[in-house]
Amino acid sequence: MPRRAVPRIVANWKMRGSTAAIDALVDMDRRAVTLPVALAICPPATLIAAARARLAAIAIGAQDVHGAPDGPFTGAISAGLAAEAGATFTIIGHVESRARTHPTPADLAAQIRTALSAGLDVLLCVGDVADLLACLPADTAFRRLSIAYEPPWAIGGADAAPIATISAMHDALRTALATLWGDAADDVPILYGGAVDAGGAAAILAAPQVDGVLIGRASLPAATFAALVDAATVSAAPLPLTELPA
Ligand SMILES: O=C(COP(=O)(O)O)[C@@H](O)CO
Repeated sequence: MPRRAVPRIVANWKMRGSTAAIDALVDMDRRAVTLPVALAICPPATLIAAARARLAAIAIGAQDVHGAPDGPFTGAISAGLAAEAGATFTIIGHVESRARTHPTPADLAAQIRTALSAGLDVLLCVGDVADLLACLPADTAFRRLSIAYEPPWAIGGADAAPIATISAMHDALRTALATLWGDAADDVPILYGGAVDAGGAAAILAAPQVDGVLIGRASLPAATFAALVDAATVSAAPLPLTELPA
């Protein structure tokens, strides 16, 4: 399948960040419209509204949402609450969230459906093909779904997975999606996440079948993120310059 025109760079801040960290992205937000990549951040839930208020071109996502639309779930946030705060998408199934909440595949499927129903796009994190197939239905090709291949052994580690491993796994995930959903699988972006940094982002994004990257540590502070975005966009085709927003 052809490479997507605009690779996605998604920053997962995890339990880090501040309003100051959002303010530090304002320059990047102004540049974002000229970049040949799509930028997004997933700050902690308490910062979603502030991010939405300060940033225009950078998309804002939640890090996780509950599988129920509402209810007695102290400490959790619903997809509707995340959307109301300004998120347009949510991560689901990140390995660090799974370690806290131990979702079953059925729980993850419920999270996906509830998020989509609330109007959020979904970025589903999986560690392998079996993980992917366990929580997607065969009868419904979800629109507004992206996948992130996140090998648990690479998250928080020194090195990203080897490019050959990333390519092979992205191929396998694409094939599994095509077996499930036919041609509709072509519309599902597949990102890579795990120890992506400025030194490795361009090579990962250049690999076949890689439609973007999901970044943890290297997404903060803003200067580190900017270095990564610059490195990632060096080999991408430049877009025509447009006037920067005031
Ligand atoms: O969890 C992720 C990896 O974190 P790193 O700090 O980049 O290893 C990442 O995929 C974002 O979710």
